Amino acid sequence: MAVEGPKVSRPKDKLVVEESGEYSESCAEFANKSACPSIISQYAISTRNVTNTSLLGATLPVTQCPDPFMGGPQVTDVCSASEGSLFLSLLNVLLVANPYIGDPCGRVTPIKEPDPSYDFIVVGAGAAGSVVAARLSEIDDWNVLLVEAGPDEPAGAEIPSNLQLYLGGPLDWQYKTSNESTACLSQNGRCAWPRGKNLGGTTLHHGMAYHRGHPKDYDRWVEHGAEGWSWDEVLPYYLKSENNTEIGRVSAKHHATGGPMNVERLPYQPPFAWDILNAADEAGFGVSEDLAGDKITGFTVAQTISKKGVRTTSFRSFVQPAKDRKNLHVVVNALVTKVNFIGNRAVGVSLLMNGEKIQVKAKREVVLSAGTINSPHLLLLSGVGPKKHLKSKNVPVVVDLPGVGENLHNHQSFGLDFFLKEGYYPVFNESSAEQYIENQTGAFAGTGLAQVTGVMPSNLTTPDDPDIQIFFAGYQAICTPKSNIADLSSDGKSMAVRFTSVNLRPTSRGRITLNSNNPLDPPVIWSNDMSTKHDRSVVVQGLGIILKLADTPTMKRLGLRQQNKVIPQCAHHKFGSDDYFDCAVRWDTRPENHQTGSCRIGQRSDPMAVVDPRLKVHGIKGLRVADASVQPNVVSGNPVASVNMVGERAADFIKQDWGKQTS
Ligand SMILES: Cc1cc2nc3c(=O)[nH]c(=O)nc-3n(C[C@H](O)[C@H](O)[C@H](O)COP(=O)(O)OP(=O)(O)OC[C@H]3O[C@@H](n4cnc5c(N)ncnc54)[C@H](O)[C@@H]3O)c2cc1C
Repeated sequence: MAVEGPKVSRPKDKLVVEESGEYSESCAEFANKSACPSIISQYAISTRNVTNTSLLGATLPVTQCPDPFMGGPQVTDVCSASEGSLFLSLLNVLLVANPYIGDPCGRVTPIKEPDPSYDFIVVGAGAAGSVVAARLSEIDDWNVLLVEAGPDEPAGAEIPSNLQLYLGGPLDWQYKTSNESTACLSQNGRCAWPRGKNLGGTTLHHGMAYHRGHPKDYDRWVEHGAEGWSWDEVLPYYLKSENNTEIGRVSAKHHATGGPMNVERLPYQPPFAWDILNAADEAGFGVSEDLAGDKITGFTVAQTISKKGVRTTSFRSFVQPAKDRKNLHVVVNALVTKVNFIGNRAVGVSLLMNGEKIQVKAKREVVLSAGTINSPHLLLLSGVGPKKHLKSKNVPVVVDLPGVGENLHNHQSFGLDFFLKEGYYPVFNESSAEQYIENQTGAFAGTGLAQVTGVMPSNLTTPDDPDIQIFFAGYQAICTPKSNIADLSSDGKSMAVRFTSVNLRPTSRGRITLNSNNPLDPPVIWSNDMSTKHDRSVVVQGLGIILKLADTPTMKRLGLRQQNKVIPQCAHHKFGSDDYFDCAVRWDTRPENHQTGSCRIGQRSDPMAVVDPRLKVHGIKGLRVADASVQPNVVSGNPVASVNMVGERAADFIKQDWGKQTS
């Protein structure tokens, strides 16, 4: 039966969305017949008024394949209808079908059920796990299973400006810390810690900023017993992953081409991004072309992990190109509940899939890449952790390892919100959508001000070891979300922006423990953020940098005016004084999302070390951890590239230990 609605026709190799008509037959041409019902159902929402959108007339190239990926959540599931349901429906279809964005024919086909055994099982398809699985499957005579608890990546999340839009729903573990006495007090001592639960892990949701910290970070790792992890030893692994498309603007001395992960500057920055750099120059903070280059302090428009204006998750960068390898299986919506042991050797995992409990054997090794919260959680559930705690939760002890879940830390921050003289307008609009669909440029191809950043030293460090980062938010082309992630509020009259001061070297340490021995129960997360004077002081000094930026001729010309309200519990201090901020950072704490350290590297003689420098779990055979949790200290900058680097190193350690050549 024909369905009334906008017509999708196909002249030559393009789809064109026309104003009206019947589109059931054109739909048959779209990709294949099985794709049609879902396309029709997208359009069916919009049969009432089909004339009013600039997306009508948008064109897109067509690819054909037997089983195109069209999975959700769809844009219409995550955006409220305030931008118009017709517009959102059309946008969704055009995103899903676009080979550069939704890439419906380029996806990995997950297997329906894993084989009984594999050489290697990698748990978690995030920043590190994607790298480990892709690299191990380069060895033809090994077979590899990559297990992911969540589903494939929805098309809408590949738009850079949709950063964070899909958090708060089914693609988010939705963790919250508890019992904080020095952080998130305005939220009753519970900080929200979103984490991605999908192929790509948290790299489907993050800001994509490419940074590596700086050499002193790695000196500190070595001091903690991470022998072999000095800057000179890790740098080749950053370069191995990288395909930098801006060599020339950034230096070939620091960057590489030819790796699987594209690094670029996003095609779009709002003009205010450049105003910030002018202000930084006026304030004497300096501008750097590349904070991962020679000049590690100053302000910049950061490079991002993206390709021609489209997000590329670690899964998309590393695993998707390997999709035709017969020796790499990917399984989705499969929760690993436990590592299985015979004695102290890991021999496989138990997982929950389609309501069924399945056991899969690992002939060589299991690699946990489930992230800073879930890797220690899995170790504890499996009997690897502090003996007393495990016994108290009725978990049989395999190895007494007191460091599991300890040393948990994160970058911590506090934001100052401002209004500008510029009148308010929605950055998410139809012409931006149309431009993005056509050629992946315009406001959708940027992250607003999130791509602008500055790194500076506080007075507690030295200039070659900076410890403050300034982040920005605003001008993000994002729909009105159904979840409450958009917390930067406008008064509807003026544009609103946020400048955030981040402590890059937290000394506060928290921990992860079991709530119960039920793997479906989230762990207890206690961040203990902002518990040291040092940590608060670094954030407060960063706020001083922000206030200097705000006081520059450029910012005055733009009419920047602060909009933060006095926090009642801190009102006994003079508003804006250091004492006021020392109080305020505990109430309106903004945890960054750079959780690290809960399974840290260290020597066997160190009782709190969880893995050795080759990432093998102490006291266990056949089990490694490779993700952000192994880093002894979070790097002084955006961490994801450092997590990819851990994945690269893990794969090489494994290849070397099993007598294979490394590339
Ligand atoms: C909003 C936000 C913005 C960010 N912005 C940036 C940025 O701009 N730049 C930057 O460098 N960093 C950024 N980060 C941080 C960065 O994304 C993380 O540091 C990085 O993704 C951590 O990598 P990981 O491999 O340790 O974990 P993840 O990437 O989270 O991967 C872990 C994977 O394991 C899966 N998993 C967990 N448990 C199980 C289980 N039991 N069974 C099966 N699978 C499981 C998860 O579902 C997930 O897919 C941001 C983070 C957030 C949340």
